Amino acid sequence: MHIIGAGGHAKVIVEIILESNFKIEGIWDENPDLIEFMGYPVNGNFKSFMEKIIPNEAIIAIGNNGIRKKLGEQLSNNKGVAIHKSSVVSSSASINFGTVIMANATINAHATIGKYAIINTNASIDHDCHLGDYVHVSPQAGLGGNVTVGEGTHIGLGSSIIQGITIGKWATIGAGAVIINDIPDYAVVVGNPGRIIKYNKRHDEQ
Ligand SMILES: CC(=O)SCCNC(=O)CCNC(=O)[C@H](O)C(C)(C)COP(=O)(O)OP(=O)(O)OC[C@H]1O[C@@H](n2cnc3c(N)ncnc32)[C@H](O)[C@@H]1OP(=O)(O)O
Repeated sequence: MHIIGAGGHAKVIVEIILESNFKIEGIWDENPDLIEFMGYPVNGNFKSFMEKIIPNEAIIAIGNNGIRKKLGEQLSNNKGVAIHKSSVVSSSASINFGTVIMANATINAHATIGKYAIINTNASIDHDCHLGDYVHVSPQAGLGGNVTVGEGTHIGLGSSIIQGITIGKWATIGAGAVIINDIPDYAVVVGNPGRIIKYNKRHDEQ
């Protein structure tokens, strides 16, 4: 497996890959001064990765949803996923390529997770949820059944989304928020009950 990005998020992903008995084939990062990461040589930047490798097994280990989208769109043949062995993923759930499922996360029946998503430590995605591409569900966040989350949205640490809610694309749900109403695209929402405090810029970079 190739790892794109060598920061804190990548440390967790490298450990998931190793614990799953996959081999780390290469580490790639934009910082030219970074020559080693977790005992592995850093091979070069994303451009050199694309030039040298036929990228079919890679994880974009970058937390920023917009950057994951930008890079992910260039990896058309990528089939890499990283799923921690302690996570519980229903056999009727579907996980698209590029996605990372971290320790103790649970994904229940008939949920669907888009590509290059992050389901972080202890997150809980209940039955029939549909999460778009490039979504990040942070540690300890909980989604009730039938929740829909649009492309690129970030669900913050420890937030709770009640069943049946629809959250739009490129929205941000603040840490600890409790979402009891549908949330429009780009909205930044905090508190209990969640209230919109502003909107993200209407492009993919956040
Ligand atoms: C493994 C990992 O580390 S995964 C990391 C996951 N990270 C997260 O989940 C963090 C999620 N981010 C947040 O909660 C952020 O605070 C955001 C995105 C909601 C807002 O951040 P910013 O845009 O920088 O807003 P800012 O800090 O200026 O706060 C704006 C107002 O909202 C309030 N606010 C910000 N975040 C929250 C929150 N989570 N809950 C309640 N109120 C909040 C602030 O107190 C402030 O209120 P004021 O105007 O009355 O002073």
